[in-house]
Amino acid sequence: MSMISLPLQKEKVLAVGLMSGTSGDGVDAALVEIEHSGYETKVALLAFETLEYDQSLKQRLFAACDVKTSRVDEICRLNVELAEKMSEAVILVMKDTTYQLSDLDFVSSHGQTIHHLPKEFATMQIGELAVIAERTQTLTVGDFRPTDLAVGGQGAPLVPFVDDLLFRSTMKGRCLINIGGMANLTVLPKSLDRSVIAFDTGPGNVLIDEVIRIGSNGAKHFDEAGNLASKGKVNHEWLKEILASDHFLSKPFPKSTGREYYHRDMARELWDEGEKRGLSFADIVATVTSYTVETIVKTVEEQLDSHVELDEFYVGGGGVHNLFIMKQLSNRLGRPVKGMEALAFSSDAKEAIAFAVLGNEFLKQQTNNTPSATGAKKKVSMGKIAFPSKN
Ligand SMILES: Nc1ncnc2c1ncn2[C@@H]1O[C@H](COP(=O)(O)OP(=O)(O)OP(=O)(O)O)[C@@H](O)[C@H]1O
Ligand SMILES: CC(=O)N[C@H]1[C@@H]2OC[C@@H](O2)[C@@H](O)[C@@H]1O[C@H](C)C(=O)O
Repeated sequence: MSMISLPLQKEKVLAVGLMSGTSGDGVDAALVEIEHSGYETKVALLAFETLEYDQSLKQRLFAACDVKTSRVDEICRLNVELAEKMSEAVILVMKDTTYQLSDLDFVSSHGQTIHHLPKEFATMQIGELAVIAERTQTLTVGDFRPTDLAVGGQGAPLVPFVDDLLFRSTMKGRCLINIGGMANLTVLPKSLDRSVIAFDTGPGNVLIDEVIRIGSNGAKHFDEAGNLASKGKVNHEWLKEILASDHFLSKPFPKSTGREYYHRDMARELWDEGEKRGLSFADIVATVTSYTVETIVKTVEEQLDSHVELDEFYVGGGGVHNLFIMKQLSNRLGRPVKGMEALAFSSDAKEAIAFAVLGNEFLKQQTNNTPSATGAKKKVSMGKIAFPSKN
């Protein structure tokens, strides 16, 4: 076995970042070149691919996340099966490039969140690192969250660390919003003396996707471009009630959430209530989509506007493709709302790139959590490592 010296001494590295998010739709793989570290970091995206999970894997995954249906043997199996998928995603993203697996310095994987209990300082991401290292014959890092939880943090969100390195501006107060399964935001104040603020705002696409599945009898899994929501009419009275009953919304930050709170049963209850009120499929989708929008807007207005100047908003994650969300956010916030592309960055690849950057910091033995975002008592270097056999 050839020895890998740590900390990683190379100034410029080639890496694959893997993200498998809470929407449970598949694995995103970003092939990147990263130069330097810390505030000097420069990242170039060379290729990006998503490897979709098939329907049966998605169903097994959702079952494993739900306390009512989860089984330890399935979690054990999925830990390896998902790692095989993650390894395939690495091979896929390299495929049409001029690079070989042997050119890679490392793979950095978020893992698939199975359960997240920040109050109990516990979280579980699966996708066995040893399997990825072996299949790709590449040094593999991952499982970042437990280190932050071990020092009293929520173990989430982690991407704000990278947002701060790459997108801070001294001219404008920026708010970066990620709308994936859940939605979270990062506030980058223009004054460098002020800390980054970041936390989860609530549901992203998770409830919308589930309502679409129910309404289409499983034929559709998301509202393409927000088309159905755009055809519907928001029921404002019901929306007000939904928002009033959401206790996560009024919780002070730092805070994080997941499928444990915004789960399938909640979507089912929303669907049943919508039907009881005589609403059409489109009206239910419009109202549930506005729930996501309003949780973000209320959070900005009630928890942020009074103490930090926010001039512009940038959206990343799958929600950027939902035009209903983008239009409503822009109308309601009254400030420019753009996709990450406006910052010359890929909205879709953002999180996968971020995990490559977190891996780079870890391998250079730098700290890579954001205590002001996670609530951790101190800065730590998050990550774990698996070596390939190289035979
Ligand atoms: N063309 C589209 N139109 C509308 N919505 C879309 C489109 N493409 C993706 N989405 C939405 O984005 C979701 C996936 O987003 P993303 O990949 O950012 O989530 P994730 O990374 O799994 O979640 P998280 O960031 O919470 O971990 C899909 O489930 C879907 O709801
Ligand atoms: C425990 C977990 O997987 N949390 C995710 C989830 O998806 C969005 C939001 O909730 C965020 O807190 C986090 O992911 C991103 C990548 C983060 O840590 O920044």
